[in-house]
Amino acid sequence: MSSTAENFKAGFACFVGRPNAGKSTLTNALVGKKIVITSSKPQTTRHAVRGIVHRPDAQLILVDTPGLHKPRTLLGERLNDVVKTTWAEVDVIAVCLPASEKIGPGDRFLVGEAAKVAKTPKVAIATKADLVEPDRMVEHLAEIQALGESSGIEWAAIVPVSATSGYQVDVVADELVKLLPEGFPLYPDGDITDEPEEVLVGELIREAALEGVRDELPHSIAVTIDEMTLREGRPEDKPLLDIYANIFLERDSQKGIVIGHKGARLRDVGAAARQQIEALLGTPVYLDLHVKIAKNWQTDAKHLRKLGF
Ligand SMILES: Nc1nc2c(ncn2[C@@H]2O[C@H](COP(=O)(O)OP(=O)(O)OP(=O)(O)O)[C@@H](O)[C@H]2O)c(=O)[nH]1
Repeated sequence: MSSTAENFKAGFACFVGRPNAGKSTLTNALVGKKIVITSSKPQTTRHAVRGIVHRPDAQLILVDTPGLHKPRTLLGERLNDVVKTTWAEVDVIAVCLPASEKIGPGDRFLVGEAAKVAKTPKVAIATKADLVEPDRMVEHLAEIQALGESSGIEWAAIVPVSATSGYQVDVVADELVKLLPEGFPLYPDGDITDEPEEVLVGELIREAALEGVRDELPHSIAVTIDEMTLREGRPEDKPLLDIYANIFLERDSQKGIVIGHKGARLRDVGAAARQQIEALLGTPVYLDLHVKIAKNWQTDAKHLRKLGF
């Protein structure tokens, strides 16, 4: 690539918004590959996974943060710390406000917090445009404008988007790129995320383990990877990746939910996770899952460290 710092832009953007606002889905739509775990339940994004959008004129590095929320546990506090540290470091903050929902106290709190990071430009994104009629969108955009004014934020842009239909995803990229500093690419071409593969694999396993039992186990699952190695002695064209992982639960009573009758559910979890991991890494996988109990891991600092928070 013959780009110079004069005609190339490179920098960081982060999506913020209440839980379920569509941040992860939009990140995936921009990057074009499933790297961030999306779910219909709030607060499943634990890691600031970066997706990288490579364009001829720019490199846009997306930092996906967990939702800011009133902390009730030590984990909650850590999550909020991660969010605020991220905000101070990026070149543009993109606030996601779903058109399918009224702007509420949660959004006001969040926008108020974002306003405190005064120097960073802010873009408002009206997500889930496909779910609403045009007149509702017009009303929503006016509310976003008013929210900016009452919080002391001058939006650099307000963009309606649908990450699921693809509507205006490119416009979101354009508006974010405009606000990046000039500079050389920060990552090699082709990198989609710099998150260690172990973290992504752990997230895929956690997602599979939560599938169908989210109501019973909303935030009580953590996954660690003990080992991830290519099996020795395999022919070069038939590699096999051995992955040894642990699913941590808070209480004994949760074991049955995850494991199921005679281990049937755990087998399904393993099969689903394996499929996702193979799609992500492009290598056949042998996945060994162990279910363990780490009592009250969400409130125990020692456990949190061990589990990587
Ligand atoms: N119809 C529609 N649904 C969407 C769109 N974007 C996201 N969703 C859905 O909204 C839900 C939440 O999306 P996520 O991308 O996980 O939201 P998030 O803001 O990352 O959520 P947290 O990780 O909990 O903070 C999922 O069920 C998505 O499929 C969209 O553009 N249109």
